[in-house]
Amino acid sequence: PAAISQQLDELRAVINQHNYRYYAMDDPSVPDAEYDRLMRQLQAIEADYPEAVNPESPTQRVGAEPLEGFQQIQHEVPMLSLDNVFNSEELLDFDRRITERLGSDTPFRLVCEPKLDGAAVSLLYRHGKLERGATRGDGAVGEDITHNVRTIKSIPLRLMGEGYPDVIEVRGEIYMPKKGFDELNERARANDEKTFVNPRNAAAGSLRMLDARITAERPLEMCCYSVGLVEGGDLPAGHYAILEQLQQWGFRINSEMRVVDNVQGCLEYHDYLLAKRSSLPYDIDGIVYKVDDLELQQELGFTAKGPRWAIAHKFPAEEEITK
Ligand SMILES: Cc1ccc2cc(C(N)=O)cc(O)c2n1
Repeated sequence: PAAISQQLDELRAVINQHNYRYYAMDDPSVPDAEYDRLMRQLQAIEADYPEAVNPESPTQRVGAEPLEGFQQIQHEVPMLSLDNVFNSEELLDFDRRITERLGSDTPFRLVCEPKLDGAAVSLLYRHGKLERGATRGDGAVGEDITHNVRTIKSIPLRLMGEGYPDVIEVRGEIYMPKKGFDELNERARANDEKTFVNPRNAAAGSLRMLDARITAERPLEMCCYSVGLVEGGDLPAGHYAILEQLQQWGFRINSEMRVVDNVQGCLEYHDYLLAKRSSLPYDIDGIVYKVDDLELQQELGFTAKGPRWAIAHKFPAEEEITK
């Protein structure tokens, strides 16, 4: 009935907006109890009208049957890894190589972000709907994990707002916050099940479940960090502006991300983030610096080891605090 589908559309839009505020903006618009009431209301109406359920409904996050196996996915735009530096001297070399290439009369801003210690993911959206999720794999071929990424609430099933390209591939890191990791291991110990060594293994392992109902129980989150394939639309001309645009479309970006004017700013950011590392709610294994201007990125291009316009500044491994 038209009245019911109208009511369902409105209810879904309200719930999607609450999800956006909670997961992308980290700024809830309603108390949890109100959110839960709305979800129960939606589930009740959909139960009465199963023919009115659509895959983008916020109730459709957990698949039914486990898969037999994983399909392979070819990354049209390869997912590259980053070259590493381990100290300030090597970071200054990275900066010098760029300056030499661009010319010392071409200043360039850099985007600094924590390097989350999780598992990389590629999300493909077509006409605003999540079409498929894939692991990085070897950068060229990954595994289809759509059924599992759909269970992660910080991954939108449907883009918010408008003006997004017909096809956009959003890349990011799926991670397990320290608190969720500790609780998962407590439950595992209590049930005599295997525990995970660290949050990165826990995140990667949770994504490789054939049964999405298990993944749905895991405290996974996602921060996006770049865009791959784009068709039928265009994006801002700066990396940071693209990430802010992705936030408007429903994605979470890392709150510690900063733009600095030069490599001196990177060194200051490094000291700031290293001092803050142990108090962050998630594991990081360093910092990623990227040249902000996309035209300069194009001009700099790639080497076999990765983009010339990006580098990972690795932190020393955090001593494993045995519990
Ligand atoms: C291009 C690229 C590749 C891997 C990345 C990985 C991370 C990360 N682990 O947070 C962040 C980035 O901005 C990345 N950027």
